[in-house]
Amino acid sequence: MTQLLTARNVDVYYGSKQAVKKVNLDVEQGTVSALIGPSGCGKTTFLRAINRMHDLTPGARVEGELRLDGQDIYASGIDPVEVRRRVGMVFQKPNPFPTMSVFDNVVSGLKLAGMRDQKMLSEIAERSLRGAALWEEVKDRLKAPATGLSGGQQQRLCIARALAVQPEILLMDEPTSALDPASTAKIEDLMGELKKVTTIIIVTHNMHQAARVSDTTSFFLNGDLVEHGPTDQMFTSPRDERTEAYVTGRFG
Ligand SMILES: Nc1ncnc2c1ncn2[C@@H]1O[C@H](COP(=O)(O)OP(=O)(O)OP(=O)(O)O)[C@@H](O)[C@H]1O
Repeated sequence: MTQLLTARNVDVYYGSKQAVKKVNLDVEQGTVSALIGPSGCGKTTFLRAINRMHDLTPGARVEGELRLDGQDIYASGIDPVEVRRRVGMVFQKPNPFPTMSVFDNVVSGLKLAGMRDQKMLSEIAERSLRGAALWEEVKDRLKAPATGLSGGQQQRLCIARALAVQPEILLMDEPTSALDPASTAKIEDLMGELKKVTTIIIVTHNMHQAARVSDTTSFFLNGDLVEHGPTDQMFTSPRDERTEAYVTGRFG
């Protein structure tokens, strides 16, 4: 198995406050990794370090080493925009571009990169929408506004938009927390398919979701990565008593 992402001694600060402390983590290609832990423990902060989102937050600072496919993504000369193409992100609330059609949402990243070939755009849009399990529901309304879709459809549209630029990693920050159970189930089902084409790191508050969708789980507490391991082991026989307390629902 190839280590796609390696984090070595990653610290993240907001001003003088340290939100992530010396995190070491390896993520294998073609897997789903879940980041779990109580509110405020640094899951989202760590996730955002992986696509250089903190560059956009005044006062935020990342230290240590994050390598994607061997390349240090914080090295001088690395373009953060290119990092964000290689590392896609889906947020808690679906955020399609509200003035754009379904089709234009999916191909927005490709157009931004200068692709103009309509046939190619159409092919990639279809492939991405199929990849996000949305094609059958929207194939007759590609020109309709994205805002006309249901919340669950909008989130799958955001997944399609992320897939269109063929990211090496897809970061998902509580992607189902704003969705109803049926839409949540669709996205959970989708993850098994998505890992055939990309690698997923998901932040979730939902223990059952982590257990259902992920291959490995990382438990964060107060900015520390307390324990990391195969998901079944993390939920049945964790090594650290803090992990056990959290996964059995004793706190958080
Ligand atoms: N932009 C910011 N400026 C200052 N502090 C921040 C900022 N964003 C997050 N923090 C702080 O950093 C710590 C980690 O926050 P983070 O959002 O990463 O936690 P989390 O584990 O993702 O929490 P949740 O599960 O509630 O989303 C918290 O103490 C939070 O208040």
